[in-house]
Amino acid sequence: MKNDSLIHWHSMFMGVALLAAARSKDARKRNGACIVGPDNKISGVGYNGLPRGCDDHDEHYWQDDDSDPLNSRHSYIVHAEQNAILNCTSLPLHGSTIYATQYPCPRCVQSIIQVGIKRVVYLDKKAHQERVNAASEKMLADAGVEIESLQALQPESAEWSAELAQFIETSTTNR
Ligand SMILES: Nc1ccn([C@H]2C[C@H](O)[C@@H](COP(=O)(O)O)O2)c(=O)n1
Ligand SMILES: [Zn+2]
Repeated sequence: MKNDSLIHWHSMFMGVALLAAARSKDARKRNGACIVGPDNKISGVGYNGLPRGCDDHDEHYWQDDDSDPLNSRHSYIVHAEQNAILNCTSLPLHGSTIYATQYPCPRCVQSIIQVGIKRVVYLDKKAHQERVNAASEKMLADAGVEIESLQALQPESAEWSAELAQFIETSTTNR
């Protein structure tokens, strides 16, 4: 007998992004991203973290002094979207979609555009980063890359993803 109670593709891919995020060591925010080809095949997954070889236990990397690049976490962390692109196992990425747990920053948007990704689906958008988000939005629009919230695209998937995020958050201690 056939089982019709399955999740939507959007739920699956945002779910993969959320699972990847659970590997992040950033105590402030764990983000994940999943790149999918037009044939619904996953090409790459990533989460925010330090570059290979940089010790996660070195507190120097996690400092919050944005007035000094040497002492700012922002100089060191590779974003989830960037890692997903760098981790891709199948190329090219032209025409792909990236599922991201957070609205992509301008730096990631540059990479998204340059590798030919044509669509971004995101889960959360930080309202207080209005100007940064606007910069991302301008580049995406000019480059013809579609961006949409999972909530607008598929409300059931957004609800399911929020529940999954909550479940992951409460159940991720060295499992
Ligand atoms: N689209 C994004 C935005 C941020 N991140 C990472 C960078 C940090 O590790 C963390 C929190 O970011 P912040 O609010 O300090 O800029 O999330 C990412 O991976 N993707
Ligand atoms: Zn970014």
